[in-house]
Amino acid sequence: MKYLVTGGAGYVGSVVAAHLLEAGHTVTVLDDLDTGFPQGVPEGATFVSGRIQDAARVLDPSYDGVLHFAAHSKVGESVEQPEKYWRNNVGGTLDLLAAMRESGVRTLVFSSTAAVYGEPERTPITETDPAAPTSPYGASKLAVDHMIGGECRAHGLAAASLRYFNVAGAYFASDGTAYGERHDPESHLIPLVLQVAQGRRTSISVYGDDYPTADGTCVRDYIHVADLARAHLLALEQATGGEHLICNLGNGNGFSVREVVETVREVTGHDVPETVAPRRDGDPAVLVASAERARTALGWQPERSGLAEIVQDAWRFAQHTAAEARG
Ligand SMILES: O=c1ccn([C@@H]2O[C@H](COP(=O)(O)OP(=O)(O)O[C@H]3O[C@H](CO)[C@@H](O)[C@H](O)[C@H]3O)[C@@H](O)[C@H]2O)c(=O)[nH]1
Repeated sequence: MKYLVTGGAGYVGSVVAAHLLEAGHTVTVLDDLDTGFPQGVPEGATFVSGRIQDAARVLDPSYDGVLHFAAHSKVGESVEQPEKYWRNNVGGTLDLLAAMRESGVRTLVFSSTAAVYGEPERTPITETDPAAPTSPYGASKLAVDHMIGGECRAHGLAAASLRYFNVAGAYFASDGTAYGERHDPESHLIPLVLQVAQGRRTSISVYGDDYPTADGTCVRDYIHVADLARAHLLALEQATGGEHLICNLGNGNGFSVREVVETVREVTGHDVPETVAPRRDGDPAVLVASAERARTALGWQPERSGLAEIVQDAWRFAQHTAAEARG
């Protein structure tokens, strides 16, 4: 099969593109390499430099589907520059849907997010729980989920919106390429804690220890990027014309910030000093997915659901990139 992967040079997009290639598919990556830290286009993919709006010049009836990752994804930035999020994430996807309609490409898997739920009323979160995003980023992703639903009903699109919880870990492809998480500047918990273990930072700031959780720190559902990637291939297989599958992707297990820091100490054997800092605006206390629908609708089972396994792979990647930087 032949697929277009928008944002296929980013963290999640590149891992999914690598999985598609390993499964024998033909892949075109469309990416503007504007994320600050592109991960690289997997070997074997055709690369087209461009924005989502350029999908119209790439798509033709030879494509079997689109996997859509290209988006702005910084919660804080979206609060300061909401128009950027509406224009790119929502406007860009509107153009992509039009390009798909015009070229007769009728299957789509979209990268949605747990951020659509906002501050959840209960956990684990199911797909039928109220969606009340607390940032323009989450709102833009929810708007796209709605747009896709309309496209399925009106024009018979076969689609899945996969709502990711906290994606983490790294993927080491059979050709030896390492794919992992790095942003510049880095703001995600696991890469930051690993930088402390590497001696690149002096300590990790724990954003709040007075949340109503067992140890007072925020609880998140960390999902291994390779498990997440496999769910995309299953979603492509399950996609049915006229139907829009909305599916959470998490393990259904929550780990606190302190548990993450402790796991990094255990996995790396390094000291990780921590300091308590004020709460970060907009952080819900607990975000844990119900993984039930992913199991039943996709037949998905995580293979690396333990926090230690996720941190081990992220650590291997951090050491790999440090070695690369040293040359
Ligand atoms: O230096 C740090 C960085 C993070 N945290 C905490 O660690 C947890 C995880 O934070 P982070 O890695 O930034 O992820 P989230 O803010 O949970 O957001 C991720 O997961 C969301 C879905 O759950 C997605 O929508 C977002 O795009 C994605 O960044 C949160 O409780 C943070 O408060 C710290 O205590 N110190």
